[in-house]
Amino acid sequence: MNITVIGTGYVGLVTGTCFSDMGNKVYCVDIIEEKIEDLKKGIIPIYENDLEEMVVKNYKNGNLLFTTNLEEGIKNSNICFIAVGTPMAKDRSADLTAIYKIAKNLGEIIDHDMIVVTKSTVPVGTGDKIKEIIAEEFKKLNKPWQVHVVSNPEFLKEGTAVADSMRPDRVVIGSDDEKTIEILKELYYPFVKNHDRFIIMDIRSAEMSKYASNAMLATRISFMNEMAMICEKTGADVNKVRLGVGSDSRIGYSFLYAGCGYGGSCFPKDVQALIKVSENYNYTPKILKEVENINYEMKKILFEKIKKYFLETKGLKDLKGLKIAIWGLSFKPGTDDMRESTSVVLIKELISSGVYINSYDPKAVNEAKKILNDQLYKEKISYFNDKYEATEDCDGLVLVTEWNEFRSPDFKILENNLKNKVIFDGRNQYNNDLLKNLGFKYYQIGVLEDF
Ligand SMILES: NC(=O)c1ccc[n+]([C@@H]2O[C@H](COP(=O)([O-])OP(=O)(O)OC[C@H]3O[C@@H](n4cnc5c(N)ncnc54)[C@H](O)[C@@H]3O)[C@@H](O)[C@H]2O)c1
Ligand SMILES: O=c1ccn([C@@H]2O[C@H](COP(=O)(O)OP(=O)(O)O[C@H]3O[C@H](CO)[C@@H](O)[C@H](O)[C@H]3O)[C@@H](O)[C@H]2O)c(=O)[nH]1
Repeated sequence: MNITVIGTGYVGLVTGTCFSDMGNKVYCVDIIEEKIEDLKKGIIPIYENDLEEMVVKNYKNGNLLFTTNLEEGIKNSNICFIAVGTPMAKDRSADLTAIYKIAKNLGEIIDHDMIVVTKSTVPVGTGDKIKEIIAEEFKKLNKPWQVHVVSNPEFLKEGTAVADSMRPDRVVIGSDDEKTIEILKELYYPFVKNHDRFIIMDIRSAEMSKYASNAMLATRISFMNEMAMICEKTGADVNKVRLGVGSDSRIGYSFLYAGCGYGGSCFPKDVQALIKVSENYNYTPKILKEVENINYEMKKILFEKIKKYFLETKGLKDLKGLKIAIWGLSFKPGTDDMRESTSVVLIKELISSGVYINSYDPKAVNEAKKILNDQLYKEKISYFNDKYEATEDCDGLVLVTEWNEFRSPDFKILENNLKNKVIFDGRNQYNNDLLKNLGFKYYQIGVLEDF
């Protein structure tokens, strides 16, 4: 099939590349010229496992094309995917400016029958609005073509985006047109093979399924973080509680890891957008607001623990002049994405308290520099290429992102490098007993504190 994908971010680039890998001809369109020129040269704007190799292969064999010219893609395609960003607006709703601009452009450009698929995460009712905008343009220009607007939300996770797209748990298709549904099933068939994985519904329910999925996952995390707080007070260990809870087949183990808060470009903005949509329809969501409130508190918890240790255990009067090593900057392992990362909240709080930071991340340093670009931060953060070097002469180590290479560090090196044998772990990676035997003070999330 011939396909246009609008937007070459995490979703658009991965989706377009995966479609091209199955033998489709895909036009990837973006408004950023530099990005498109880089992609043609095989320079990938994001870090994502296996992506570079697939992009280069399919660009070379002519299945994957990059352009800033939407018209070029549309004239040569029958299906068009919208995969542009829907970031959080100032009022915390989803900003749909790019979506509606594209709908208008499509109305102007389309010159044959077309399936327009929304892959971006958009609030309920957006598909109807896209239909209206395209129809308005068609009316002005007296166009006879048929356009079917479909909702096909994306569920990929950063870090495993290619693997998730190649083998999705499900493909949700929101459409009321039988022929359109059959065409999309054919397109997705190589990815799902099993027809049970197609879930067909109306557009509004498909749009809502995406928000409900993310809200459910975010709720599980905030719920476990609340359990973690209760564990800390009562002397239970949330790591063990997770096993006790997750072993119930009705509950399952995934997304039950307590930690220093969820980040990324999706959960924070999508939970907020769902709250906003609900309020627009005069419904006040209760759970969703608490999910966000708990997450806000969790992002501050490492700072609170660090402060407590140095003030109460070490007897300092403040944190001024300390140097802290931070392992992991991205919002999760496997990605260079820094959006809504807990590391940013922590670094800002530490620096405001007069602390110097030595940081190490295997992939996210460039993105971190873009976000922490105020003079104050530039002066107080050092970025290292080696995780152990980053700990030299530091007053303590904090683990924020659980990259694999942090899982089994050489504690002897840490012991030699750190001025205090203390580790604050935002992702509960180490064995409590082992670290205690080695003489470390080890602070996790959801385990009784030993100050
Ligand atoms: N990142 C994820 O893991 C993920 C997963 C599932 C769904 N989503 C959703 O998918 C959508 C895209 O997310 P993303 O992370 O890929 O965004 P992104 O910010 O990484 O990429 C968006 C791209 O769209 C381009 N763009 C903006 N306006 C354009 C226009 N008019 N024409 C062409 N290109 C344009 C931008 O230049 C950018 O390259 C969002 O709605 C997001 O919520 C994201
Ligand atoms: O048990 C857990 C699982 C995750 N997290 C945190 O949650 C955040 C999000 O993680 P994850 O969901 O793995 O990453 P995303 O790439 O943001 O993916 C989510 O958001 C995407 C965008 O909508 C969806 O497509 C995915 O299905 C959904 O998992 C990260 O900060 C994680 O550290 C936890 O704290 N505890």
